[in-house]
Amino acid sequence: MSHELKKYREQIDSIDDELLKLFNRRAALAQQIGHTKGDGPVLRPEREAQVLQRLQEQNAGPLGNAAVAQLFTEVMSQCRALEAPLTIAYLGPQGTFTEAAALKRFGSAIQGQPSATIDDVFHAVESGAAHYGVVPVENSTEGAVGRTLDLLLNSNLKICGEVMLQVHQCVMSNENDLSLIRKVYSHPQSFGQCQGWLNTHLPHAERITASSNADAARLAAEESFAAAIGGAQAAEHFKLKVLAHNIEDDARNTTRFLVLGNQQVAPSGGDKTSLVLSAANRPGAVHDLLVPLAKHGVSMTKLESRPARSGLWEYVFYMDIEGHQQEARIAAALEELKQAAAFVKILGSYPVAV
Ligand SMILES: O=C(O)C(=O)C[C@]1(C(=O)O)C=C[C@@H](O)C=C1
Repeated sequence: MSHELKKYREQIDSIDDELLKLFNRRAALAQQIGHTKGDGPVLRPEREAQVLQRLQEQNAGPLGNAAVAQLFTEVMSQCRALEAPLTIAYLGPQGTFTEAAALKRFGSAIQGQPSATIDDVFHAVESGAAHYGVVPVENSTEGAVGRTLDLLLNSNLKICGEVMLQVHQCVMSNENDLSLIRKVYSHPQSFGQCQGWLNTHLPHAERITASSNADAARLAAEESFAAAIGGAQAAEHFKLKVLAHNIEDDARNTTRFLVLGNQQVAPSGGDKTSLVLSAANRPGAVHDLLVPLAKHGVSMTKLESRPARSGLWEYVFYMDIEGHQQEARIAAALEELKQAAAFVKILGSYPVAV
């Protein structure tokens, strides 16, 4: 070993010693905080968002802000687990993008509970079998996940957070070569995100729908001449070879996930509020829904309509606005919105994804 290398490694060792002491001091403080919480929830999404926000502002590099967020999410995950372990239900099985989103948000010190369907995730949290649930809600290429929106309409759960995950799809198989592939398994959302690539590179392969990307990988792993489309984590889980990386038609392909729970999250200073509402059946009613927002200077970041399932050609609107329902300006706009709309349900206020 060169003298220089030895010297640097000694410095790293002494920094690691300091970090270890500091991590343990931090963990002991979290334990103390845990004792003060009594029956209250251990997870405080607003505080976690503020911790990450503050550190990213302080960050002088060379670590990037995404790396800082990932490191400190894991630090908080380990500290939180000392207060009480959290059970997180997610749209499974293991190896799905939803599992990756749950780990991105909560870190690794959780009890993950894969659920077969989006309905099952809602049910796991509603029944108390899980503390929180993670479900996909929209994709930048394929649009809304209708089942999640429909369930939010009638559930008592609150949205406690959101996770943005850049979704990179790959083709995985037992085979070594794309030219051998006769069948491709995947979830309809993933087929939609990779249509262009499939039309060019596997135009003659039969496309077979699976209930999740991870299930597609499982099916492909059991056969010859078959492939699956999904995340690299699914290929790893089912020991498949990746024949092509990043096959999504749009390189920015991102899925937004929601964290569901039973908690009203306090303001963090950088929040969003989600609501679902319907317009009265009269001329100008949809316009009237937007007036309170404009009047109070509230920005709308999303508007999506869905069939109301209560009558033919009746719709509900899913809206995301900037700000927290406890802020005076937002509270005033929401109050006026309630007067203007036929129906309003606030789904939750929560920190914007870090
Ligand atoms: O500040 C708290 O309430 C803590 O419990 C500490 C801590 C952390 O590790 O920073 C852990 C869990 C909470 O979700 C928020 C923050």
